[in-house]
Amino acid sequence: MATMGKDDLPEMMTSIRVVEGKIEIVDQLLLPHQVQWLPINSPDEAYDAIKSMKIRGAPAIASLAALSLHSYLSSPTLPPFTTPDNVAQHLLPILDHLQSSRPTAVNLSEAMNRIRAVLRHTHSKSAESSEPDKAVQKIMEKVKKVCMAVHDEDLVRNLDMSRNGAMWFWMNRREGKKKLKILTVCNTGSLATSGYGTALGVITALFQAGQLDTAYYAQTTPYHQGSRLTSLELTTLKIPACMICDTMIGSLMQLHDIDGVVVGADRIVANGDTANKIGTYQAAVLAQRHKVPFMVVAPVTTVDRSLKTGNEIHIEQRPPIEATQVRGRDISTGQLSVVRITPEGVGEDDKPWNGVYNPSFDVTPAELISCVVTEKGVAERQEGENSIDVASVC
Ligand SMILES: CSC[C@H]1O[C@H](OP(=O)(O)O)[C@H](O)[C@@H]1O
Repeated sequence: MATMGKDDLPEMMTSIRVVEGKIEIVDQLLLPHQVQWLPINSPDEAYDAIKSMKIRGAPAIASLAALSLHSYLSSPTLPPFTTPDNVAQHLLPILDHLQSSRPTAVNLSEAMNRIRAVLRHTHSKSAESSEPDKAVQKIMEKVKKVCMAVHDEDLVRNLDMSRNGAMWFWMNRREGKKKLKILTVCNTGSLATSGYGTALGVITALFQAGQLDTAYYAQTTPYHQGSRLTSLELTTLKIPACMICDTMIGSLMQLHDIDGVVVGADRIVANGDTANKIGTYQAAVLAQRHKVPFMVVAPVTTVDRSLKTGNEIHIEQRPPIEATQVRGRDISTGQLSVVRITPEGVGEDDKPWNGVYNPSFDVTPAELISCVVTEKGVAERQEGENSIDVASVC
């Protein structure tokens, strides 16, 4: 498969942009009907955008958090620092706050930990500096460098992992298959990353190599990452696609000769168990039932080997109201609107008789996963094994 570089990228959506030093994100709550760029002027505004899912996607939220910190370190609102310790004491609570915005995706905490490590390392080396002003400038420059790296490194690794995943599907295709039918869930394209995507990057790489028949994608309620975002990205990429409701995955595999399922990840733990968008687990169960290869694709920064198994992963519960309403464009007026799809009272705190279960993620055990793909390579689950050696691709 041809090695694709940054120069031959297809036209694709963008989730974050930096214009003359100013950060802007596209408000993904309004897509696909409206492309509205929102300025992000502080780490607090970055927190709010991540928490409310104006921006989402494990790598993208890490990028925004890091970029907002980079911008803050150049802003006039920054207090004067007299020692490196002042810098660390001021920034550490901001890192904690950003990290608390969404708990399941490890990319965010991994990025914050990289910045903490710079603060600790530089502080210890310059604590007794005879020139504190220089030491302050040095620690701030190092932190800014790491912040930019978190954002900049994403695109190249997405190209690498996408090529790795596409090659695995092609090399392991069933005899006689000339083009592949691949299913994905949620949104893992350029709207969820700094570009090209992870699981959707694999689909894009197959298409660009002439090896894709059709990309099937699940609507992925209640946020509708599939209906609203993946549909927009596949249209932009001009990839032949077919949307299905989340309830149709079983029927699709039963009747439509699917060659593989490819999904992203929010956290992959030491044994290969993987947290990803709600609905991934049931897709994996159905894939095993129908002997369809099931691939998880994510950057190394999504792997958390500090956790041994998936039952240690904190699953974010989203507000009930997000499952009782749906966003869209009013067919008669053309206006954007949010409509309730349940009776009044469902999911409201003071009416516990009719609650809402709304976890944002679920955990797919490694025994249901055929392989984990990162920018470093492919870790296959060995026949009869219930775990995957994810360390081999970190
Ligand atoms: C490459 S994005 C990874 C991951 O993030 C998404 O979750 P959310 O839309 O809630 O941020 C989804 O689980 C993707 O697979």
